[in-house]
Amino acid sequence: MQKTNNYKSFKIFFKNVPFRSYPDCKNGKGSGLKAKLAKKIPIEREKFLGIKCLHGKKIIGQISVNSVIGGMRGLPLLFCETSSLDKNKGIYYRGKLLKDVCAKLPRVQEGTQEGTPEGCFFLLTSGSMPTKKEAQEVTNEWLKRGSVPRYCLRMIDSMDKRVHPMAQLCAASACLNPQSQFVEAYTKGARRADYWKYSYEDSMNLIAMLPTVAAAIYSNVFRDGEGSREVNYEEDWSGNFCRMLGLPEKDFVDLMRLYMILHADHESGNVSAHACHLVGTALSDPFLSFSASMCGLAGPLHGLANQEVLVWLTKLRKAIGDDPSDEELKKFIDDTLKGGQVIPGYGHAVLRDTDPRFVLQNEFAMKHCKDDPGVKLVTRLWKIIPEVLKKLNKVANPYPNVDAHSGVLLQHYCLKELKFYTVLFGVSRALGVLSQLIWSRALGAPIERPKSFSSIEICKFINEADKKAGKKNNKKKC
Ligand SMILES: CC(=O)SCCNC(=O)CCNC(=O)[C@H](O)C(C)(C)COP(=O)(O)OP(=O)(O)OC[C@H]1O[C@@H](n2cnc3c(N)ncnc32)[C@H](O)[C@@H]1OP(=O)(O)O
Ligand SMILES: O=C([O-])CC(=O)C(=O)O
Repeated sequence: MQKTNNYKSFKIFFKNVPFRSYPDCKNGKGSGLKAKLAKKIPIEREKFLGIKCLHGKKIIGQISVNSVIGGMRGLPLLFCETSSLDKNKGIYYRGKLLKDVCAKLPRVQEGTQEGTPEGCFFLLTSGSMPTKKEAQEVTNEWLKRGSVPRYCLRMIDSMDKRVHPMAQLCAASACLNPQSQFVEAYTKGARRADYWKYSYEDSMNLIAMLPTVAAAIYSNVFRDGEGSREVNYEEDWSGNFCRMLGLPEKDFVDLMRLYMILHADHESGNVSAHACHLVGTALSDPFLSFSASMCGLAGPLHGLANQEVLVWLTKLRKAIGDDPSDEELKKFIDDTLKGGQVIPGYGHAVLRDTDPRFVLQNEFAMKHCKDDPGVKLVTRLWKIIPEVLKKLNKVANPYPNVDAHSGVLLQHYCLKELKFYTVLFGVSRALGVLSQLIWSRALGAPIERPKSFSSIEICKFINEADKKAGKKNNKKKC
């Protein structure tokens, strides 16, 4: 009874102060993704507030000393509407296994064998599988919003070629911040209830611009500035991107569609998603939040691993050739480990089996280029590397992750520049982290600010806990 009253007063508080339903979106009138969200968000917000108010004090996990000093591994700490990771089965987008998402997304362009990233964004954001028309509507929206302001292109053009493409992507997305409708609305005193609408507009604009931004970085660093920056309204988002990269071949565009779907989202605890969310909770705009996300993706233990895999494979092929024996491969792997390095593309903080994103890429490879020497090698290593890693008796997951496969496919279709690979990952990751960001604003996620402890404070805590447990004269005092 008490709880119900609290809930009522909570609702009244939010009704009167920051959250209200907005007349323009009531009943979700209109068409398209935004209208769908406008209908869904008030319902989800109500549910969310109900959970918070009625069940907010229930315990769902425990924090150990290892949690504090060990990267918060496995702690059930974060909220994520768009996707959920099962350690054995891999990622589910909105409750659907990735394999099924790939199979069911509508094929929009004529002759394509893959769904579109546009459809994937619709699914992640709205929670429902789009119809062909709904996926096409997202494509049309992104085409309309795709031209990049000149000052941003000028900034990209002025970059020294030695600046890593990922650093350029971080800079370019941050410099788009004057475009932010979120900033404008916030400055004018927009209601909290409406924040999501501006986050949505900024996210749609940013995603629409990313292929041109990424292609401009590519053409400057690797093609002496050659290449188009014009959006073609006949093509979809991936078709435009591939054409701007100078790689318009049909199968490559299909690979890109698949790649963009596979790399989009991996719940909210991974570095790129968490960075985006964290920065977004300070109400930094989506351009800045995405830039922070890309700074995280650029690390070798996260997204840069796809570049590292190719560096490692290139060294391997140079040392022992394209068709080495199993023994030669094992020795090369051992030597890498003895050199104190990790095997890039293997292991995962959560997954405990082969990453389904690896498997889906391998299925594409088997269909389109099974005789490619790089593909053959990666497929063989899938069996051999886990055997070696298991013998170390410390690697929690000896199996390949998504990054172990992408590079050889890109090489097959002549996208040879390794330093660009993580930018592709970043363009795709925008779909996931920005749909998460829209929902964070929709549900009024508060500023993130966990408590931290010094080692002295941790020891004090341990000693007090030991004392309480009755450990007298404990010689192993912390
Ligand atoms: C998109 C993505 O971000 S997917 C991940 C991409 N990153 C990579 O592929 C880089 C290679 N892999 C790794 O470095 C790790 O497996 C990570 C960062 C992905 C996960 O890290 P953790 O959760 O800490 O892994 P785990 O608990 O298995 O680590 C235990 C030990 O095994 C080692 N280990 C883990 N993976 C590997 C590997 N691929 N090769 C060699 N050793 C490894 C760790 O370095 C650690 O050793 P230590 O105790 O001497 O420090
Ligand atoms: O989930 C993780 O920690 C890393 C990962 O695979 C991703 O972000 O795609």
